[in-house]
Amino acid sequence: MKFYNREKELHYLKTYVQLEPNSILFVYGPKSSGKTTVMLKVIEELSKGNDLVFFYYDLRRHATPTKEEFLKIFFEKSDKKYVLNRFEVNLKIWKFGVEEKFNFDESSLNDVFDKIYEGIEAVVRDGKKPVLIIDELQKLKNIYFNGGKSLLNELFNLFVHLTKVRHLCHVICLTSDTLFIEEIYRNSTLENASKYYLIDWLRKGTIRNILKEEGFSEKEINHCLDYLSLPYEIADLIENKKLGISVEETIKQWINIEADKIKYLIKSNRERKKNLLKVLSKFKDKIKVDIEEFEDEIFDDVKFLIENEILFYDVINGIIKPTSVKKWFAIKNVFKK
Ligand SMILES: Nc1ncnc2c1ncn2[C@@H]1O[C@H](COP(=O)(O)OP(=O)(O)OP(=O)(O)O)[C@@H](O)[C@H]1O
Repeated sequence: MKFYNREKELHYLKTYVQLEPNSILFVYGPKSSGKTTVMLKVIEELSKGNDLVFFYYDLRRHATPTKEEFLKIFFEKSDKKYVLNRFEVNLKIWKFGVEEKFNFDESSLNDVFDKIYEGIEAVVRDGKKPVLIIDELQKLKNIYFNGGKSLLNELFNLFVHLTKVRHLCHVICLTSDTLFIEEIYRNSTLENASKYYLIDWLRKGTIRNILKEEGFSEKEINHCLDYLSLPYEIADLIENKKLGISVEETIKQWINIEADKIKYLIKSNRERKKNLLKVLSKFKDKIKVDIEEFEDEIFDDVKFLIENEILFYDVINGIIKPTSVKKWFAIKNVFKK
């Protein structure tokens, strides 16, 4: 698969993981903006050096993991403290090792965290730098250990200790759930212990260059620039072009599909209809709306549209916008007579 330019983001993340760990990094952004793809590219490019050991846990594939599943995802039975889990041409991903006799069923959260520590300390002893990455961390939200301890809350304590206190290991958490980022932002454990990095829509200049490279005409490019924002849209356009569907047709289809989805969501939530339309109407003439512009009585409806991936909340910058530019046109379409 082709990787489209994300130079600025790659540079930031590649530099970040090579600096001394001081805080937890939360990478967030609109749905499908390419957070995972960029992160995997970072791992791929830096795996070559053999100096960094990446523990990358992908929770995207799991619905909402149970405690048992979490343990299976994070650990592997081995006589080593850390083991190679995935090895592709340039991609090396590691897992924490636990001895054969380690009993997950009877283990407390402390036992489990000890194993994470042992793995990380073993990497450091080997003269390497561990980097712990969790993709869609919010999926661990409902896991509780003995004594009713919330795994996620305890993990945050562990992460603060690993980064800010002991500078042992980088911790990077990816999420497209911005309501979760909002909770984190207000979590006192993480105050002064976390950083945020936005992987946003592609910039217009980048889109122009990619389309040019892909052989699109100047007329096609100019048309696309008004509507494109996400990397996968480019792949879709290219494929459709090969299938004989023009750029204009594809974009028109996209907007119709998105508009139908929004209309359906409104229809199936009749009791919210008035408020949903009130929220969406703020986007009739502008693409970004300041959070302050939403009255308290419609804030639950704003949240509802965020949960349904129509809107994206950039909590750090205090703005709300559609999850993509095509979604913005779809919203405007809903109001067309
Ligand atoms: N730089 C890129 N070059 C080419 N394709 C990309 C790029 N970034 C993302 N994509 C494609 O876009 C789609 C979504 O990307 P990805 O899963 O990385 O996004 P995400 O932000 O992690 O998604 P989610 O919001 O679901 O967590 C994938 O099909 C991926 O292959």
